[in-house]
Amino acid sequence: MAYSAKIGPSILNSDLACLGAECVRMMECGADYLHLDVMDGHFVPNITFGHPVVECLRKHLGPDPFFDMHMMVSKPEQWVEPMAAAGANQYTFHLEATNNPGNLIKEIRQNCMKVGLAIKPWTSVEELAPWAGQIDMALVMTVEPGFGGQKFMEDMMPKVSWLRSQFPSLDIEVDGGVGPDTIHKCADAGANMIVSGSAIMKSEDPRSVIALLRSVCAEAIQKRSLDR
Ligand SMILES: O=C(CO)[C@@H](O)[C@H](O)COP(=O)(O)O
Ligand SMILES: [Fe+2]
Repeated sequence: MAYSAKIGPSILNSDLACLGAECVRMMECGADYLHLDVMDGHFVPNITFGHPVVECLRKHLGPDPFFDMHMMVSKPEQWVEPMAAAGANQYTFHLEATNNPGNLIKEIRQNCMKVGLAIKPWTSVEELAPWAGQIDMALVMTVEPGFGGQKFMEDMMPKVSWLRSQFPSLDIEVDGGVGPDTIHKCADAGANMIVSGSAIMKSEDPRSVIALLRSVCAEAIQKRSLDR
């Protein structure tokens, strides 16, 4: 079992006027990585930021924090090189946004980034499965992408369980509505990369929330390894 519990705060709902400071704060509170939500106003009905902001964040934060780019964009092919140059570590694109996932995976690797593949709630996990052997991480969206602060969709958990059963060492990420109230479901289903936005950002004690999410997830991983 190669995977471990990792918590990646989504900074979408942070004070965007202080983005650099917010990212530093998250790392100081024990985040394992940063989940950066890129929205183009076309693939989703919202706009956030692009590679120039990522480049500034990389300069501000230094080489260490792992940047997981959640690319909610219609043309994921277009941003691979700029994001790599800006300092992204993982490029997570949506299966729904491309006709040629195989080529995109190759391009991401050629640009020295890890590959994440995301599916929206209405996309079946069977559509992702053929690519699972070629990616580093599968992202199962637990809300309709576009906005932070939405309600967790519990009915996505069978997708996570199925992926975990078929690909025992794959990194599986969940994103949307995940926090102390919903983490048990994600962890029990087999997710190990946990994105959490509002639950961490709006907490008065983000360090404790991150620690709680990680411990619930780590406990489930340990239990699964004992059950095998
Ligand atoms: O990608 C998205 C939304 O599209 C997410 O990363 C959210 O921003 C997570 O925020 P919460 O749902 O945890 O508030
Ligand atoms: Fe996201």
